[in-house]
Amino acid sequence: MLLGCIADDFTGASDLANTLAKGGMRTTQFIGVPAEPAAGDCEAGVVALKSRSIPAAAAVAQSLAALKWLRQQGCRQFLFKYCSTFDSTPQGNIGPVGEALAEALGTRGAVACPAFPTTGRTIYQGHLFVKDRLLSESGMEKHPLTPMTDPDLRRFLALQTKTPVGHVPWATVDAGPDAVKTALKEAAGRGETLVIIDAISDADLFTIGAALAEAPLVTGGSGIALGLPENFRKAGLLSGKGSAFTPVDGPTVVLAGSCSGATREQVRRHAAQHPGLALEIDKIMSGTLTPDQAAFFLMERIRLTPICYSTATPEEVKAVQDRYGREAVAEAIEGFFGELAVTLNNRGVNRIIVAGGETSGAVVSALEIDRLDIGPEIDPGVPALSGSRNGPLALALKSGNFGAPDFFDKAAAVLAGKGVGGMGTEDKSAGGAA
Ligand SMILES: Nc1ncnc2c1ncn2[C@@H]1O[C@H](COP(=O)(O)OP(=O)(O)O)[C@@H](O)[C@H]1O
Ligand SMILES: O=C(O)[C@@H](O)C(=O)COP(=O)(O)O
Repeated sequence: MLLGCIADDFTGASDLANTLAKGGMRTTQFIGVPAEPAAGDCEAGVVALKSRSIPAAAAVAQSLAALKWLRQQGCRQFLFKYCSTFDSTPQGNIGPVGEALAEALGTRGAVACPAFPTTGRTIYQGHLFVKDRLLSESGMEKHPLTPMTDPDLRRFLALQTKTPVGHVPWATVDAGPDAVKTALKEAAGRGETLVIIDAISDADLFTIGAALAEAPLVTGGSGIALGLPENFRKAGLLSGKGSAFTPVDGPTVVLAGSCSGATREQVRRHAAQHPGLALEIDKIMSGTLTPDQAAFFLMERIRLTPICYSTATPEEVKAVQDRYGREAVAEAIEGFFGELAVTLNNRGVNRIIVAGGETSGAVVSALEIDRLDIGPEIDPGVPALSGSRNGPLALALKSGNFGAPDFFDKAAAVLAGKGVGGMGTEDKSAGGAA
């Protein structure tokens, strides 16, 4: 393994794995820190943690355990992946985890770059934008778990770190890889462990990637990985093998626990054309709606690609959080989706599309899948994934704000090996109608 990645949530992990696979690295997503060594032909390993919204000390401990395993696999570079909207709180976890990894690797001057221009996330003058809005006016200020109210990444990250936060402005990035390298070296000399770096286009990210060929630690969104495969290719280290993704045909369900803007529209659209079960949170909290009852509803309609969703407006989310507490609601809903996914898979559902990072974490953890192969991209940042539980299983783990309005139908097709094509996967599909 060449590149060892630690992702703070499961959709983020597949977003990053997607970038690396598209860049030509044979990539595997691991669910949690594996107990076994990776396959010998794995070139990039992405360890998916569910550490974005847990206490900082726990996030640090899990990330260091992942680092230890990745080092044992022989990795020569490490990447800490967090959200392109920098999802975190003043207490962490991006700063504490970034600093702990840097300390373990004995390095400073590591880039901190959540930019993902394809999905509208750009950084300029240290400020994060989502399309034409500052982060704090993008809707992310109303996120159920990590409301983002400060778009100045330098200021916000500094709340989370022990050491000073650096900044490399866009003019330096525009001057090329050597200028970036020098700026990062100077930042390290000033004792800055993490350095926000401006990036407004993929070209900027390729420039930064080229500057990072020798960097022990890279931190950021999936965009920061754009230029990394090329460094390994230039060094003659890539095998050129495609992904080991296996398409799966069969019953399909959509589980949506994200309340983000893009998901709300995707849910509205899918539920208008397919059977839908809208979860009443009060009933989940009181135990009067069980995953088994939901599974019964969905199995009755399974040929029609039904959707089960807790997706709600910010006002509805706030009302239930005020009634029961933010953590209690999140835990109950995530637990519900996890149990539901297990029940459905036990009854033969082998294509599961999940919306929401925390929700995906809950579902994949409950399914107890240990690794996933990376397939074709469904929409930017979301690949098809294949693994195994009760036989072959295909998954799509969609970040709340990613994907076109028809994402769920598109995902069902790609998981079956239809529709979007083309990144040299080993196609072992048995075929057949959905
Ligand atoms: N109706 C709801 N009310 C309150 N919280 C909710 C509701 N639906 C989902 N949630 C919780 O909100 C969080 C959404 O986070 P996540 O799944 O990561 O989505 P996203 O990818 O949009 O951030 C989860 O913890 C989920 O359980
Ligand atoms: O970087 C991103 O935007 C995604 O990869 C990601 O991490 C999304 O997180 P969720 O919105 O919580 O799914």
